Amino acid sequence: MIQRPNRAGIIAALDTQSPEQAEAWAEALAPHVGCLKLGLEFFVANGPAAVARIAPHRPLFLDLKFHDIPNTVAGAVRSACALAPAMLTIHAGGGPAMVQAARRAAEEFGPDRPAILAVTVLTSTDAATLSATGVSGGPAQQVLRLARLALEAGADGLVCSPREVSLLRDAHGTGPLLVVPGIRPAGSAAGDQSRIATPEETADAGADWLVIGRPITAAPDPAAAAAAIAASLHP
Ligand SMILES: O=C(O)c1cc(=O)[nH]c(=O)n1[C@@H]1O[C@H](COP(=O)(O)O)[C@@H](O)[C@H]1O
Repeated sequence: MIQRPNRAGIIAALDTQSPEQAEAWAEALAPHVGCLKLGLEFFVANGPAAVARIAPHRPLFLDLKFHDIPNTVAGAVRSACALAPAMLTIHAGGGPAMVQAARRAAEEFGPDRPAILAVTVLTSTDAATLSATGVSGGPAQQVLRLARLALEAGADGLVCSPREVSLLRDAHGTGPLLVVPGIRPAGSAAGDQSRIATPEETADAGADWLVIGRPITAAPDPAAAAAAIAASLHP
């Protein structure tokens, strides 16, 4: 299983349809980040074979956010494990049996299996959006509820926003891997993200990994942007 960084490490989100672009980013960013994330945009466009082009550069986070019946998720996890990612995502909202099925399927791949990360409440979701889905009590309460469910069912870690990191550390200690998107260096555009904070704030709160996409990939010089964020975390 992937090593936990000393202070928050950077995961660069390579959100693109283009395998050439993803590979160019992977090459340029590898010296500055600990992990590379491929998500639905890349995977749906290019399929599993293209994942192999990115894998040599850095450990891979395969972010396909599985959410289905337990048997289907177990099968999807097996298929994903064949690509040897370091981490993969499922939705905690799929419930305990689904999370358990994902963990068991991953365990078939032995000690080098990927970490199973349960996505709690998406970082783009604000209180009003959450309430529109029928969930009362606000994002923090729902993150805590889903985190407990997922960890009890065998998730190795959680995906949450910067706003819930210290709450989760208080509730669950240092055990779970906390992987945190919604990272915005001061002055960068929030875009569709709602629950955000800076890299330094998120690292100070106790995140293990910071997932950063557009603040790096949309910068005029992505490698320089990643280097600057890394320097701000490890001055
Ligand atoms: O699972 C994720 O990685 C994820 C969960 C979440 O709640 N919010 C979230 O933004 N992400 C991913 O993190 C990345 C954030 O990208 P930027 O908003 O461009 O920094 C995207 O690839 C999202 O798919």
